[in-house]
Amino acid sequence: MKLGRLNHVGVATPSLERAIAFWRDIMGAQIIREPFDMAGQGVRVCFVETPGADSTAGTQIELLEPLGETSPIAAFLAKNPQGGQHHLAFEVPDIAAAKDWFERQGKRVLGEPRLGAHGTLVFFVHPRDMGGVLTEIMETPKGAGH
Ligand SMILES: CC[C@@H](C(=O)O)C(=O)SCCNC(=O)CCNC(=O)[C@H](O)C(C)(C)COP(=O)(O)OP(=O)(O)OC[C@H]1O[C@@H](n2cnc3c(N)ncnc32)[C@H](O)[C@@H]1OP(=O)(O)O
Ligand SMILES: [Co+2]
Repeated sequence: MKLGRLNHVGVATPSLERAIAFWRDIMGAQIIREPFDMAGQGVRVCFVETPGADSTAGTQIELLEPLGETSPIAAFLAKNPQGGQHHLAFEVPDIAAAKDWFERQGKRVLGEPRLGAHGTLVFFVHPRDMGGVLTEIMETPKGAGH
């Protein structure tokens, strides 16, 4: 399996508004995508980016607020009321091949691939099988230049 670059770091927050203000005003990040709901994933999302040097790509932070009580980040926020680093998302060229790879390694893939925030299919691998890191695997968006 060919693992690609780190696409984004997911950060859970009880308040998207406060998290955006923090990343913009303290960290100097730019809002690259205004908040939007992903009902199918149970989250409200906003992407901010720390600029890269010259022409290099910046680093995307995916801010996540729970959408409803059944949100997959609800239990995480109950344990971490201020929010915190939630997942790392890596790109792969072929989502089906990647899912097959992780399953053959005995890793728990959480459900079937679903449409992610970048418009490609994503799946998650259980943090207890991944050294404590909830890992998102996403198919590389078309036209992504690296
Ligand atoms: C915007 C769309 C998309 C994108 O395109 O980028 C997203 O990123 S959506 C992001 C939100 N979606 C998800 O997280 C989906 C996958 N997650 C899950 O299915 C669940 O959150 C989970 C990982 C199975 C955990 O479920 P939960 O109900 O919270 O179960 P537990 O509380 O029992 O946790 C079990 C175990 O795992 C530890 N844990 C939980 N979350 C994390 C985490 N984010 N990072 C590290 N560890 C985590 C938790 O502490 C428990 O540990 P133990 O008690 O030691 O067993
Ligand atoms: Co994500």
